Amino acid sequence: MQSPNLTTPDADQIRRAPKVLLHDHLDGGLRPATIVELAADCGYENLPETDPDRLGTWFRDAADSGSLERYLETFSHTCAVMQTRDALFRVAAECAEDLAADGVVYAEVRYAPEQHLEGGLTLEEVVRAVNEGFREGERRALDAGHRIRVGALLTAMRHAARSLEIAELANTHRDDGVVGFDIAGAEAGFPPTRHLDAFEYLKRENNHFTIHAGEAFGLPSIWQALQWCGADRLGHGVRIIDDITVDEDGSVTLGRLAAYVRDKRIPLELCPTSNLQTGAAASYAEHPIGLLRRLHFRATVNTDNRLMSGTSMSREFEHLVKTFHYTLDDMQWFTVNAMKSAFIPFDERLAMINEVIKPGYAALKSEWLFRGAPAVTSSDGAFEA
Ligand SMILES: O=c1[nH]cnc2c1ncn2[C@@H]1O[C@H](CO)[C@@H](O)[C@H]1O
Ligand SMILES: [Zn+2]
Repeated sequence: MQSPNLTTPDADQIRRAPKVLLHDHLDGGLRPATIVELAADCGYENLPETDPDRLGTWFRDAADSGSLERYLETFSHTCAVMQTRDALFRVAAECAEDLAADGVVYAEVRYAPEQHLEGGLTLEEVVRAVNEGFREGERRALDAGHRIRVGALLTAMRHAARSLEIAELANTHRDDGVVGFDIAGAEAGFPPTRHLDAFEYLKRENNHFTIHAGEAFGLPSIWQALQWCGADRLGHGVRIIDDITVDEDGSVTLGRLAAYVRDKRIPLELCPTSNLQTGAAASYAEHPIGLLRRLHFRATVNTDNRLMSGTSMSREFEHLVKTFHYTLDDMQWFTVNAMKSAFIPFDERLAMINEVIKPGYAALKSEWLFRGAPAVTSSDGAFEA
């Protein structure tokens, strides 16, 4: 075995590496078996499949449409079974458990409280149920030997008109498990400026928010999210690539907006597999993350919807490692980027980086020393750096 700084990590190392997740939807990450059980409990009869394996496949296939609007239709089934306190508690607890088992040490998981009121719950009760579920999942993970911390982001749906109310809800619960706010849903036709009052309220409260922008729609959406709304981060933001030109000789020119995003270290919550499904990128090799990483944008790796994309943080990294030959140092770079960009206080982010993430990668990177394998020679120049 060679130093992992010279080779790409294998699947087991990727899973064990500490990971940080900023963009994951609670209603996009249910276990298929849980959906089947919850549907039976609440009498929901419109599931397209009742066998968990087939249901998982159905979600992946249905989401693989090339269109964000069609992708979003699949959420009607998950939201349908998340309408009671017990269902929300269970889904949140399992979410924390699943992320922890995959090596995620810090996650911000988002959902839209307004989509969980059909069973008679209030917005408050929805938030409380999900928070309690996350705390339960953190405890179960600890019992299983995994440490994870989960914060909630409250999402408002961009086609609806409840964003100010949801922003106020996020602010009320900011010391109680809710770390920020987001808007999601179909992008084309629903610009973020429709929700300016919510963003201005949050800014006045010194609170944090991210905006889904630059996924199905391009630069104007990113520009509005940053310069009109004041987003702290961009949900996806992948289309910032439209403002970057690479000449035949390899020289790169950034337009004003791309330069602003890089100069101001605006975090990009990139979700490679989700982008392939909605048509925002054609293949992993052509996904802008490769160039954005080389150009030192504040790029992060995320799952978006583990159920619809059949993915996990480890799987996202496996694809990237295979495609771009990333090493553990690259994984650490993405992970530290994500932790720096989290919405929890600075001292906690710093402690996560210095006490959890860096030691975790150092342990992984030094494993080869203790396996009795000869070290690589420096004849290939690899040690020169
Ligand atoms: O990639 C995405 N782009 C935009 N909206 C999304 C995406 N993934 C999920 N949602 C939307 O966010 C809601 C709350 O979690 C989901 O119900 C879905 O409609
Ligand atoms: Zn999303």
